[in-house]
Amino acid sequence: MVILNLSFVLQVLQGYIVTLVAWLYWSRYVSSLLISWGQYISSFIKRTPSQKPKEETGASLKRLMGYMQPFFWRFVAVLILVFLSSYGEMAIPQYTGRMADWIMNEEAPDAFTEAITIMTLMTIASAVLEFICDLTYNITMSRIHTSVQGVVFQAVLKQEIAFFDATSTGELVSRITTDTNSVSEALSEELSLLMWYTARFGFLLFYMVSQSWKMTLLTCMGLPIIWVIPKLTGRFHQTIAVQVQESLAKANQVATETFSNMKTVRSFANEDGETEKYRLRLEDTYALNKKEAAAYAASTWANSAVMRYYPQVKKAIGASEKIFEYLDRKPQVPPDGTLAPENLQGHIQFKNVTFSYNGKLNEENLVLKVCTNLSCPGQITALVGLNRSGKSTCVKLLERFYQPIGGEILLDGKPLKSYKDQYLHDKIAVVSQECVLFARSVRENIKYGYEHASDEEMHRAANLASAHKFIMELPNKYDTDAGEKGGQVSGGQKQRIAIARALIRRPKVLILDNATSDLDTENEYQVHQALTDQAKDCSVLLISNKMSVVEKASHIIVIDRGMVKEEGNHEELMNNKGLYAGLVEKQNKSCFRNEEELN
Ligand SMILES: Nc1ncnc2c1ncn2[C@@H]1O[C@H](COP(=O)(O)OP(=O)(O)OP(=O)(O)O)[C@@H](O)[C@H]1O
Repeated sequence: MVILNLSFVLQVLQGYIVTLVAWLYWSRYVSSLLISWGQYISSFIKRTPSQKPKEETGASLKRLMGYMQPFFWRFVAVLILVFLSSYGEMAIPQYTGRMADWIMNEEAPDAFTEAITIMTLMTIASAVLEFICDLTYNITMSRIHTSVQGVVFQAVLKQEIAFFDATSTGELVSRITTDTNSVSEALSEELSLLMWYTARFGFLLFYMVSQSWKMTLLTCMGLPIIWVIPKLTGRFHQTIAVQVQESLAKANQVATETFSNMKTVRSFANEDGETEKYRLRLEDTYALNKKEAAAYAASTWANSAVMRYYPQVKKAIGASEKIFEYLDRKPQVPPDGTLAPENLQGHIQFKNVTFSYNGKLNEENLVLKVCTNLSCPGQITALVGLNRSGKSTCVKLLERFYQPIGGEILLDGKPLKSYKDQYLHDKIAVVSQECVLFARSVRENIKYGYEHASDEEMHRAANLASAHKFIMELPNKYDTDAGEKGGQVSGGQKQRIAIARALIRRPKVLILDNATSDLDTENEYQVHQALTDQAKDCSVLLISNKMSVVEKASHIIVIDRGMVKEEGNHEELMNNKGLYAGLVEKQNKSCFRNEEELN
């Protein structure tokens, strides 16, 4: 009798414990889920249009959603799977209840087996559906991520050259990599949360109310308190995320700049200096990260793990605003022209062209004030002058990197801006002193932007540039890797490859801006000989600091502080005894001195 009574008491006690644990679990889970869902939905509904940051968040989110439209049907399939899986998940507590019934009431042994079987089947089915759903969802999201990244990259490439002058490479790389990653994650999580929370909330509420509306009410009572903290931390995260992105971009800038100028860093033995600079930038990021970590810890502490996504999503949407800055930025370039004549002579005229880099035309800021014929078909025209006199600026205007502020540049008598951009860059080829090669094969470098060219055309261009011979001696000939920034070949070889890259497109205007400065006398002579032959078919504009190179030009323009001071051929200018004669004399003297020193 005593044993029977003891067994009965134990069973009742067990029943109470199971019920209590189930209630605690149920209540914690339900409240966190309810809060998450409530917050998520309210973040959509409660947006006050007068508050700018919220408006921006909404707009960013709306635009992000735009990238998902092409995948509409895939999302429908995912949604169905989410509903089925949530149904299975939310039904489990009901069967946990049936197990408790069995413990309380041993007369119904079938209830236990039935509950366990259904629970097992539902758990497996729910897990399988969740797996398929996550797989489909993540693949789709990766696709969207790639397309967002591509769009941002394209938007950046379309910007005018002045934008690249003002924006650091590190910042650009950061936007395209780190920021797009954050945005894609935000996009992914926002939608995932919306689907899962809505589905789970729906089924959960249904089960809860069907069990007991009073318990439902009790469970919901704790909501307002824990509602506030993640909301505040979420807002803080959003602000700090922007600062973190900016600080990371600055650190990236130091790294990119250091690696791309490694030789300069080494030759000044400034590795420690750069390391310190990078460390200081990282310190700034670290300080911001600490604040971010505090906000994260507060939100995690305030609620269960389900809640942690909310501030993160807010943070990532903050990052997306930076990306949209680029996407929305209208490039300051005039609309593309329409002219693409079959026959181009290559006659370039600067008609009262004025230009300054900052848009101001006062004497202090003015860089160019030029009125002259810059190139004539079948001729080599040389542009000479002291450093900073504006020679390279003329070239940049010809390439349409910048727009003249006043006057007009004419190509074959028609405004330069009326030509198609692609056409113009095909017809005007520029080789500059700092010619950049890509970390690709020599073949790819020569055919850069002109991939359809045949190997014969490539060989012809390389021969003209005196490059074919040395390329054939490279380990893999034309397939040899030129290395990062052309680091696997010498300066002179790099210039010859760059000249071949310009010549392959048979340009009508060939501009050589100190392009042979790294060549030895023998190679320079060969290249110039080839260019003189080439000049029969096009106009060549030669910028060089070597007077021995310049003197062979049919026409020489002397430029000083942005203005044309003298024009003519070598003899005429020497007879003038002006600026040009002075430059030649200075160079002769320094050559003579060098020879004497050598002797
Ligand atoms: N991107 C730029 N932004 C602002 N100012 C610039 C920029 N590029 C050149 N300048 C300025 O414009 C002026 C003319 O420079 P430019 O490079 O055209 O001279 P250059 O005659 O080619 O000189 P060098 O012989 O040294 O190459 C200089 O004062 C230079 O500092």
